[in-house]
Amino acid sequence: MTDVPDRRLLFVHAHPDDESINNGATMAKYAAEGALVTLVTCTLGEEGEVIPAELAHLAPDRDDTLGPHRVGELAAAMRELGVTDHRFLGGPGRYRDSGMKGAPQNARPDCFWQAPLDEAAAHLAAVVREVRPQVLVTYDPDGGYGHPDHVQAHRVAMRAAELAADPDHRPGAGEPHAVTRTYWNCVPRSVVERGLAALRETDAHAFAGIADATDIPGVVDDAEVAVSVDAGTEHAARKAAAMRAHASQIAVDGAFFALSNDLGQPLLRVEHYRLAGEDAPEGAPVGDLFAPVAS
Ligand SMILES: CC(=O)N[C@H]1[C@@H](O[C@@H]2[C@H](O)[C@H](O)[C@@H](O)[C@H](O)[C@H]2O)O[C@H](CO)[C@@H](O)[C@@H]1O
Ligand SMILES: [Zn+2]
Repeated sequence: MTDVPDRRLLFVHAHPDDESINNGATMAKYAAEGALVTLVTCTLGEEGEVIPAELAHLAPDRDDTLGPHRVGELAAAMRELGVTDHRFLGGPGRYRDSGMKGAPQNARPDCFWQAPLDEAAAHLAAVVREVRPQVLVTYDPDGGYGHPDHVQAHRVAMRAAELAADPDHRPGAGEPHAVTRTYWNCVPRSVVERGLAALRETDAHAFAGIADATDIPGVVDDAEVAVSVDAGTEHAARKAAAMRAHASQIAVDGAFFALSNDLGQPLLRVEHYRLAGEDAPEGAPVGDLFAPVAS
């Protein structure tokens, strides 16, 4: 029986690249400290826009091979972060990328947005009962920016935590397990505004434009932040390298990055979390996802 690390975290994301953008430095930090970091990605990102011209043939309306390509990008990103436990919800390709909100792909019967909630959540509950994490991290109810796969990932993660803890859910299929703490990704408004101001002051950036604060997912009032993980320079560098590994989706330029919309935004070294479904904490943010939070 191999030793199971005392500290275990489960990150649930919609597409390959979300984990590095939202939690790359956090994942690298805890992995380096010997915690078990498990990532579950719900789709292969088959419907993404492709940035590099030389990869344009992968697009869903061309070869439709972006999904398998992004599996490789994600594996490279995990190597950069030192994360060894990574899974796709229900197995690779079980749920297809649903496309942006309002896209015709939202109606595909095989897409994640159309997945029956308890079916998808049961796949994830099995991972929760196996890994038995104290900490679960996912998106807020809006998925950060309303993307159907992000909204669905939130719903599936929250439902899976319920099912995993319920002794009446699939008795005999793993001991029930209650996650100790669930967090939602967020970004404090002051951090976004400082980062965008820094980008506006830099003439030398590589992007066509600069994002607006309303383009950044999960922006909250500073007081809503319960935990701010400053993983340090080394792990921030690993985050940037992991984001570069997602080259079909992300362009990185120093302390900034852009998605295929080519709108620059800050590449955050400190990553922020709010308590799921709870009011703002009383005190200042703590620095550790396992630490007590005065709520
Ligand atoms: C970060 C993230 O969630 N990316 C998703 C998103 O990608 C956006 C989409 O391609 C949009 O059309 C672009 O304008 C935008 O720049 C992209 O970030 O949606 C994709 C399709 O569902 C998804 O594959 C990608 O991972
Ligand atoms: Zn995404």
